[in-house]
Amino acid sequence: MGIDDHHGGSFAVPHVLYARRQYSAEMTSQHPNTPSEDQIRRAPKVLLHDHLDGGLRPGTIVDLARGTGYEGLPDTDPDKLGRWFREAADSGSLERYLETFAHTCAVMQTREALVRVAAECAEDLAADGVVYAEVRYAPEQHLEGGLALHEVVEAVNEGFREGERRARGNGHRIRVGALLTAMRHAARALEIAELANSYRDLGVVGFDIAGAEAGHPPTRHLDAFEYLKRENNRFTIHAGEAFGLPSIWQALQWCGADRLGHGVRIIDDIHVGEDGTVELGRLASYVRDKRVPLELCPSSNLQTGAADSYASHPIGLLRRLHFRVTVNTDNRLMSGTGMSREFEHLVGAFGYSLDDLQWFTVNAMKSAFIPFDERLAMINDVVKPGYAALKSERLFQ
Ligand SMILES: O=c1[nH]cnc2c1ncn2[C@@H]1O[C@H](CO)[C@@H](O)[C@H]1O
Ligand SMILES: [Zn+2]
Repeated sequence: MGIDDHHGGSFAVPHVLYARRQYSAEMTSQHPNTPSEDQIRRAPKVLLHDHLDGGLRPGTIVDLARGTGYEGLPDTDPDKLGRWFREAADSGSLERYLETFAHTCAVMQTREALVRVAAECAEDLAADGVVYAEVRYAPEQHLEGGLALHEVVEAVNEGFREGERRARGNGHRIRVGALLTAMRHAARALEIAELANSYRDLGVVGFDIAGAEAGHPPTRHLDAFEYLKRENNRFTIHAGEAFGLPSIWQALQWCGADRLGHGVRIIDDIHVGEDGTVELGRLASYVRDKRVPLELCPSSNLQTGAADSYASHPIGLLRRLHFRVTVNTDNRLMSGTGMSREFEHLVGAFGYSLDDLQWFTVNAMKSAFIPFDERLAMINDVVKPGYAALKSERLFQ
C-alpha cells in the first residue's frame, strides 16, 4: 500500500514502517540519551510556527472579555474555557478548528490587550525553554476597536519586548520575532506585506498567509509575494495542511515561499514499498534537495484530521529521510500544548534521543528569518552547549 492511499484526510503509513519504528522505539527507550520530561523542558528549543491568537492563557481571555464587555465566551471559568478550546478545536476539520479564533480575536482589539497577550506569550514560551521564537498573527483581525494596522504591530512588538524583559527577570533568555500574517480568504495581502516590510529590523522578521486552505490557493496573493521578493524579504506560507500537493507546489514554485507552514502532505509524494524502499516524487525530491523547511505541528494535525496519531504522523518518516523537519506548536491554547509537550509526544512515539531533539532544534534555527550570523551564533553559543550540558548529565548520575 502506498502512502498516498489516504482516506478521509488521514494518511495510511505502511505497516512495515510501524513495525520497524515500534521495534526501534523499544530499543531506544533504554538508550542513555532518551530525555526525561525535565530535560526536555530545560532543553533549548526553537519555535517557528506559533499563532499569537492561538496561545492566550485562558485566564487572560476571561479577564480581557470582562474588561472589554465581550459577552460571547462559551465559559468564564478559565479551566473550563481552556477545555472548551481544546475540545472545540478537536473537530477533524480545519474550517471548524478556525472558528474558535473568533473568541481570542474578539478580546485582542485594544492596545493594552495586545501588549498583554504578546508579553505573556514571550513569558510562557521562555518558561517552557524556548530560546528563539517567531510568533505570527494577522494585523487585519485586530482593527475592530479602532486601531490602525501599524498600531497593532507596535503594540505586539511592545508586548514581546516586555515579555523578553520579564523572562530575563525570571532567569530565562528568549528572543521573539513577529511574522505578519495575511488571511488567505481576504484581499489585504499586499498591504500586510508592505506593513511587514516597513517593520523589518523593527521586530517583524517575515510574512505568512493563513486561514482555510481548500478553495483559497496562495497564488491569489501573488502580488504580495512578488513584492516581498523584490524587497529581498522572507515569507512562509501555510500549505499542505488541509489540502495536498497542488497547494505545496503553488506555494513553492509560483509564490517562492522560503518555508512551508505545515507542508505535512508532502508525504503524498513519497512512496514506501512493501520491502521498505522509498521513492520520492519530483516535488518531494525538490523539497528535500532544496532543504525547504517544514514547519510541522503534530498536535494541531491530529485535531484538524491531517494525521491520525503521533505514531503514524509523517514526521517519523520525514525525519528518517532527512527532510528539513522542524517541530512546532501552531496553537498552544487550542491544542493544550507547548514545545516541551510536542517533543514529549514525539519521544513517546518514536523513541527520540536528545540528539534527535537537537537535530530538530538546529534545523529550526537554521531556518529562522533572522540574519545568518545571528542564527549561527544561536546554534553554536546557545543550542549546542545547551544540549551538550544535558547529554553530559548521565555521566554524573
Ligand atoms: O493551522 C492553521 N492553519 C491555517 N490557519 C491557521 C492555523 N492556525 C491558525 N490559523 C489562522 O491564522 C490566524 C492568524 O494567526 C488565526 O486567526 C487563524 O484564523
Ligand atoms: Zn498555523
